[in-house]
Amino acid sequence: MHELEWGSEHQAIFKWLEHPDHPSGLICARAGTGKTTTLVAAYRQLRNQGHSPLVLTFSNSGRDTFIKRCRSHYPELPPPQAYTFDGYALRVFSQYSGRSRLRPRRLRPDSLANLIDLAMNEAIDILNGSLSEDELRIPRDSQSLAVLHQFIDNAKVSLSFNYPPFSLWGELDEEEDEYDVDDALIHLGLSHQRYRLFKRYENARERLEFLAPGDAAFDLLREPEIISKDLKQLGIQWVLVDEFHDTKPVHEQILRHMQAAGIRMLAVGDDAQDIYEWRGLTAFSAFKAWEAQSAPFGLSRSFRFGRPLDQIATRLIKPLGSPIEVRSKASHYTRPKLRKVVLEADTTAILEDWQASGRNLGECAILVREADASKPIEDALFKAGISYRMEGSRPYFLRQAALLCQALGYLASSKPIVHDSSDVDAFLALIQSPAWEISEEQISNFQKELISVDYENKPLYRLDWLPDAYAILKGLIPAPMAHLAFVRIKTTPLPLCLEELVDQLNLKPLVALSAPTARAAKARLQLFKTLITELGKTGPDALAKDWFKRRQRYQQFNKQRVVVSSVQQAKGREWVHVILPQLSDWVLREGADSANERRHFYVAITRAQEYLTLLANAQSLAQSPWLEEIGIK
Ligand SMILES: Nc1ncnc2c1ncn2[C@@H]1O[C@H](COP(=O)(O)OP(=O)(O)OP(=O)(O)O)[C@@H](O)[C@H]1O
Repeated sequence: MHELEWGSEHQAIFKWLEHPDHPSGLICARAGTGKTTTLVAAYRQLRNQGHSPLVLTFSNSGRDTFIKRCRSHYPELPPPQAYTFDGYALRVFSQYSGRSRLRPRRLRPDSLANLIDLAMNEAIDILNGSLSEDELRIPRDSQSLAVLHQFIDNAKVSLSFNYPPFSLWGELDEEEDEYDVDDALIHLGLSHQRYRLFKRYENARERLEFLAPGDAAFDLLREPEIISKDLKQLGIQWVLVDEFHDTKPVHEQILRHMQAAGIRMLAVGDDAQDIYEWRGLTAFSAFKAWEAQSAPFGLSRSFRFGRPLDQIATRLIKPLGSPIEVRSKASHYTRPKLRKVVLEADTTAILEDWQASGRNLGECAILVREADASKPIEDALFKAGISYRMEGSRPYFLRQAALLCQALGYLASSKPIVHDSSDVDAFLALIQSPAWEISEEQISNFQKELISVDYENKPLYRLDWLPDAYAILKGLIPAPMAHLAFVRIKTTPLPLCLEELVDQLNLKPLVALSAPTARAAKARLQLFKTLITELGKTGPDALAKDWFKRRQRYQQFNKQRVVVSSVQQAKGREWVHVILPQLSDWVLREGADSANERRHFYVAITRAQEYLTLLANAQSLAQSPWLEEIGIK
């Protein structure tokens, strides 16, 4: 572990911790400037001053990074009380209310009810306005809101992901492409008004989800008095907040309750790393909310990467409107290398060169725009025999889309063989499809039969029971479905009936609904489609064998493993060599969502310490004018 240097900017922060003149301090600084490291040092100082600060983060990986840094820089300190906002809320509940959650999530705290109702009622008004006179109006009550929420989820899937123009939303700018939308709507026989209505719903739903994702932090606001009770009990006077740019309104309310209880706060973040704009509350900025009442601090130099990456990052985020530049302090260079390739997913040659020069693959990370877009990369690595580790998600052949394919393959297979726990997971994934009409209770009974836990609470899978479970399932599903699944599939060539089977079993909504964003849902559906095609081509037995081999290889321990991660999961992390393949998955040009894309790209490129390699084909280069503008050639 290298020595830490403390300059005048750090000293100002440490001094303030001794004599705080405001209830809160805010450090807004760019990537790699040592925000987390400084927060860890602040933690140590406060402990030395006799406090036991509470540490709050937005993500699990943020919390883990804080704890790890603390342990490596200051091993003498006791482990910090560090939680995500949700984790903190759950702990408080179990401590003071004897339950892990509060009442149903649709009962909202008053402080947020207005915001949510505003969005939903607006949507109801638009819907009512669009109905003809003899149609029933939707009343403005909480039950209707719940029903509406459901409706929007269904509409979102059936409209946005199955049919154009909704399947093109990501690419369509409403103003510019009005004509295309109109054209497509006429073709589909849908009214333009319905499209607008649906879009409003979509916004309302995302807004609702952003505020009330059913998380524990949200529930905690219903009983704010237990927050102060907890802080008092633990003797906490300071709260340290990492990843402040990700702070949602819900978290912000929790911090306000803490402040009202007399707690001081030091928060760190980078407003250019706010990549959650899609959630609907674009206007919310935790920095803006706290700016006026907080002592402002800055850290102006990045320790992580060298020139010219700092200048490139500055040019990239300049149009976002914040005056803070990215400046490097590092003595080494970090010069991005653009490799023109035919296959954007093939990182093999780069990694082989890296290994040949005596370096460890564990120093490298491959970052993809969406986790569900990792399949081509994983395929290339598998083919080349290079070990990898997925960060923050499972490898593609263990994700829900693959599990569903696996279960379909199982149904179609002539000699079903149960391989391992993923077969159980595949079965459970399949029966959750709305088309099977299996009750929650039945699903949970299946779950209990198939998975129990040992004395250490580790899951025990009962593989021998799985064929019976399929037999029971046969008796549970509606007859036409049984016919489809168990008779037809055996008599029709697989590729011909697969698509139909997927539709009949309503599997697409199942896949799409679990995605957090429309963009992620598209990537997930694309993955599902690719896997279904593979299943049709390869056949269930061969595919099961291939995935089994992949699972075995993935589970083998190997120190030399390259990390594969989505940009979101890579936040707060760093690697000596970062590889950005598949530039065609990015939209590196001005357009509807360009600010969000700039932030994502900024997070991605600033994870590199010494080497940054980008892989692009001729087409994605032509479609990425930003690269040249910011100085990556
Ligand atoms: N005061 C310091 N002296 C020396 N090295 C430092 C110092 N502060 C941070 N570093 C090093 O710089 C790198 C980036 O630090 P850190 O992760 O804390 O930055 P950050 O601002 O939180 O980054 P990000 O915004 O990307 O999460 C780490 O390798 C860390 O060890």
